[in-house]
Order: sequence, then C-alpha cells, then structure tokens
Amino acid sequence: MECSLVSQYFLSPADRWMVSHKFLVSPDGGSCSESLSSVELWAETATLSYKMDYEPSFLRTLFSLILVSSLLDCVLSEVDAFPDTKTWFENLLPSTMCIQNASIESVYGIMFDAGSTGTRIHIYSFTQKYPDQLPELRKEIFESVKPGLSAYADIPEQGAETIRGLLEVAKDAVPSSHWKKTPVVLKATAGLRLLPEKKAQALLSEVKNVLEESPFLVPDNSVSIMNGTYEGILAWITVNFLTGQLYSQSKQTVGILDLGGASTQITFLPQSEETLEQSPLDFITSFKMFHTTYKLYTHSYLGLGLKAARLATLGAVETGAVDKQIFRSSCLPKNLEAVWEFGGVSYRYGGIENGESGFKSCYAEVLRIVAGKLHQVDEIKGSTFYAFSYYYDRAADTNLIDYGKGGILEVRDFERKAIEVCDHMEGFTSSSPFLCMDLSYITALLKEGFGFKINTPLQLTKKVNNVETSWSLGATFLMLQSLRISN
Ligand SMILES: O=c1[nH]cnc2c1ncn2[C@@H]1O[C@H](COP(=O)(O)OP(=O)(O)O)[C@@H](O)[C@H]1O
Ligand SMILES: [Ca+2]
Repeated sequence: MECSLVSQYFLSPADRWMVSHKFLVSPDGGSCSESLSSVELWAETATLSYKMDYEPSFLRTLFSLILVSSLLDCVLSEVDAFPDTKTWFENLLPSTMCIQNASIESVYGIMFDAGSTGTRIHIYSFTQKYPDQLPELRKEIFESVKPGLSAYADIPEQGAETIRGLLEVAKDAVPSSHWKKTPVVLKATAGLRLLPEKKAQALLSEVKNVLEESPFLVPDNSVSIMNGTYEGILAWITVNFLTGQLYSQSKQTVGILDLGGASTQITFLPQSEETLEQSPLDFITSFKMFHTTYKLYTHSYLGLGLKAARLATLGAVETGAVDKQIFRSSCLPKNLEAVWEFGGVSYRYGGIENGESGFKSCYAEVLRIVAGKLHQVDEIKGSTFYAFSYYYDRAADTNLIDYGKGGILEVRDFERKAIEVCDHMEGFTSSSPFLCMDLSYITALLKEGFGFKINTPLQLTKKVNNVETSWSLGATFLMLQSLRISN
C-alpha cells in the first residue's frame, strides 16, 4: 500500500500567517507506517519560520494549526508589529477560521470632516467584543489639508482631488484585507452650509465619485452636509466617550463648546427640569446609543464661527468682497492693510488710521455680532465645559495654555488676554493681525452670548489619550452602529 504526500495551506485570520501542513495519507484510510509529517508557520515578513513534528492525526493537527495561527494573529494585531502585505495565496481559504475571531478582530472606520477651514481624515481602528456594546478604540490616524472644500466652490473637481490625496493615507493605515468592509463617509459642516445649494451639491457629487473609486465600503448617503444639531451631539459623544463618561452609569457627563470657522456649537446634558422646559423645542434632542437614551441641549449657531465673526465685524458679510473696498475695524493694528482669504474669497482689510483702536472700541464692535442672538441657560453658569477647536487654538497662540497639554482656564482669562493684546496691538504684529479681534470675540461670545460667568472654568482640550476631540469619532460610532459593522 502506498502512502501519498498531501500539503494543505491555511491562511490565518488577518492574513498575517500562512500555515503549511504536510502529511501522508493512505488511499484506504489506513495509517501510514512512515512518519513524514510537518507543520510550518510563516510570518508574511518571513522573519519567523519553524517546523515541528507531530503524530499524523489530521483533526488534532488542524485544530492546533487554527489555534496557533489565531493566537499569533491576535497577539500581533495588538502590537502591530507586522505591516500588511499581499500574498499569492490571499483569499485561498476563508479568513474566518480564527476561533477568537468573534471576540477581538479589528474593525476600521474612516470619517472625513469637511470643515469650513480645512478637510480632515480620521481613521479609527476598534476592537469590539460584543456586537451591541461600545467598541473599544485602539487608535486614530489623523491627517488634514487646507483650505476646506468650500474654497473650491467654482472648481469642484479640484476640491475632490484633496479627498483623493487623503484617501491614500487610509490605504496605508487600513490592512488591505479590511478595505472592502471598512466604511468611508464624508460630512461637511458650516462652510458648505453657507454655499449656494447648487455649488455645494456639485462639490458633494465630485467627492462621492472619488469615494466610489476607492477600495473602501461606501454606504448610502456617504457624502452629505451634516445638520448642526448632529455636529454638537456627535462632539459631545466623542468627548464623553474619551473621558470615560459613557462607560459609567453615573451620567456625570461633561458639556462641550466647539468654535469652528463658520459655526459654533454648545451641547450638554441638562440636570435641571427648567432647562428642558424653558428651552426652544429644537434645542433639545433625544437619541439612543448603546442601550441608553440621552436628552441633550444642543444648538449650532451658523455664522457665529470665529472666521464668520471676523467677516461680520468687518461688515463684509452682506457686501461680499468688492475689489477696491477695504474693510476696517478698531480691532486691527492702525497702520495695517492686508488681504485675507476665507471660503475662496479675498477680502482687503485694515485698521482705522488716525481713528480708534484698542480693547474698549473693539469689544463694542464684536458685541454687536452676538448681542441678542443666542439662547441663554441659567444652568450652565455653574458647570465646567470642555472647549476645543478655535477656543483651544487662540488660547495656545497666546500662551494661556500649553499647546501640547491644554489646561483649565476661566472665561475672564480670555478677557484679560484680549485687553493685553488689543491695548498693545503694535507689539503683536508678528502673530495674526486678527488676534485682538478673535480674543475679544471669544470673550463676548462666552460672556454675553452664552451668558457664562467670568469665573466659569473651561477645560481646554485638543486630544484625550492621543485622540482628537472632534465630532468625527462620535459620527464613526453611529456609522458603525447603523451599519452593524462588527466582526
Ligand atoms: O480633528 C480636529 N482636531 C483638532 N482640531 C480640529 C479638528 N477638526 C477641526 N479642528 C479645529 O476646528 C477649527 C476650524 O473649524 P472648522 O474648519 O471645522 O469650521 P466649521 O466647524 O465651522 O466648519 C480649528 O480651530 C481647527 O483646529
Ligand atoms: Ca468643525
């Protein structure tokens, strides 16, 4: 009776390993007297290779092969020691053999934040132990480009090219074996909200084409302009997830303040019945996430972002950019004349030569932008808010906080710094000429707009555990939940 040599190959779950299994079989099912049998395990990077002899019992061997390759995969996916590589045997065997597959395989999500001042890509990787629970975030890869999509209003194809460039980052970050099941979504905020409908739609349609050419999963409605209410809620989810509040039952959540280029958001979980009763209906939103219902106070004020506020202060919102016109403000250095670009439009602007300048007159100018425009809530006066985006950037620019670490400030710290900068404007010429206007606007927005007290603490935060505090993480959670993407 002749025994013949049989080789079998197994691909490990994340395609990092190939296991070759060689054994002898007899045609009548009897046992072979010779003992030719071996198991080889290869890391795709060929850094590891070994053989072991075993009793030629097919089932036992198969089981141990799967177990070993699964464990190695899972261990290596934790340390990320091996880059993704493609092999000739890819897809030869199903990649679901890992017995640990149900518990710790990675899930990826790609979210584009098309903001008014720039476009950012966030690539998140998660592990999710049980389908209906919060996934565990492993890491984020972040990249951004400037200007934002709205600057390409008249050349949408070029705008979409910026997305193509950022998608290359995603291709490097997500293993190719996961491309087809990794969703990619783009949400635009206030920059596109402010564009004429036709121009915004042309941009979105070009972007959609680019996403569809990518190897990633493109869900329905993958490219859209996000409603301002969502922007606040999703940023609130991000911050409370990153600070651990969503895991705890205590409902000790934190409120958030986001100051973008074109719009600004405030979001918090009301503790008082009065807030729920006295707020306009569209300021209160209920939503359910991972078995808990939250009733949040949130509102996005379009046109009250930092850069939109500059335009309003300069009086350039209605007029638009008129070629020869110079927009002037007492918030700018007296002798300044320069050009500023926002949303693809160039504005000439400058100080008031031989006229007023300094904090007092500047504050009066910016106050007009917020006066009577915002809903105020008593409850927020005594609570701490997380503040990011331009609150953070301007605080860091003026050394109120450390750029890397952030810190806690009070509302009056912004006011003090505004006075210091505005009353010595000539001394600050090297940094942004808008520094006095921006700090004065932030002070007016917090004090007179939202109605915070001067000693209300603000936690200035850019990253928590190395993850950006932005709405995009919250949006990715909901995307994965709605697509039911888990392993
Ligand atoms: O992911 C992020 N991490 C940190 N800061 C961000 C991120 N995304 C946006 N920002 C900040 O948001 C501000 C710009 O606002 P944006 O361009 O998003 O305008 P918009 O929200 O009005 O559309 C800047 O201060 C920028 O640093
Ligand atoms: Ca934003």
